[in-house]
Amino acid sequence: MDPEFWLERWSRREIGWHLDDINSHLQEHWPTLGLPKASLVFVPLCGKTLDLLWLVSQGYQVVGVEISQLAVEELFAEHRLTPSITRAGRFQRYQVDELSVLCGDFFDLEPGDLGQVDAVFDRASLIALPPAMRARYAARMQSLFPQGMETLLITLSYDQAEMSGPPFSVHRSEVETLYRERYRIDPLASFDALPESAHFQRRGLTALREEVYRLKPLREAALTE
Ligand SMILES: C[S@@+](CC[C@H](N)C(=O)[O-])C[C@H]1O[C@@H](n2cnc3c(N)ncnc32)[C@H](O)[C@@H]1O
Repeated sequence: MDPEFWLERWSRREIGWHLDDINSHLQEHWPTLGLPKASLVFVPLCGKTLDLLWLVSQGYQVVGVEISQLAVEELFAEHRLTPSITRAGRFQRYQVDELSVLCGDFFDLEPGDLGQVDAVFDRASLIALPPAMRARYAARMQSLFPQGMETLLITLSYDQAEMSGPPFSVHRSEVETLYRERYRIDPLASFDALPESAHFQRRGLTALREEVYRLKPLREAALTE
């Protein structure tokens, strides 16, 4: 999935993943992280999700990264926000108050680009990437956060033989392969997402689950047990 693929999806308005509402799993499960107000939340591959604004409304600082300039500009324009735009290394930083979005490639991120992150909200990033890129994604996360980072992770799982991605299927076993060395993985919820996914039914899916996990860095998990 090279950047061109995503830029084209945005320019053709093929953005079926985008929700017109705040993600219900975020609203339900984010409070279980117990994150103090004013903490900095990183939202990788953020698109123009309303979740960014919800997190700001809950009192957090938020930093997203998104490769499509169109997406970033729409995010601010659709909420009548006028961001300051500055160059930040290989990224353009769009900022309004507590919300900033780095426009550029996630895989170019260096630890200093984000600030002092306290937690991650990852919805539909891992499933946007083919298998080899998912391993690179997890490795980049590790280089950004060597001690690990409290994360709310939302994925989809289905039989990959029934449909090609994206979205790709990411089963629990893969989440464990990618993260278990450094994280305690708590499955929080699993939903039958097929009934609301007519588009994927037409593409041949007979089962589809949306899974919500909390990833807790092992060091912190040990301290709280
Ligand atoms: C499936 S969408 C999910 C968007 C968002 N998380 C949401 O819940 O609506 C994946 C997004 O990642 C962006 N993207 C893909 N590859 C990227 C990369 N290497 N760096 C930054 N953004 C990327 C795409 O443009 C797209 O907006």
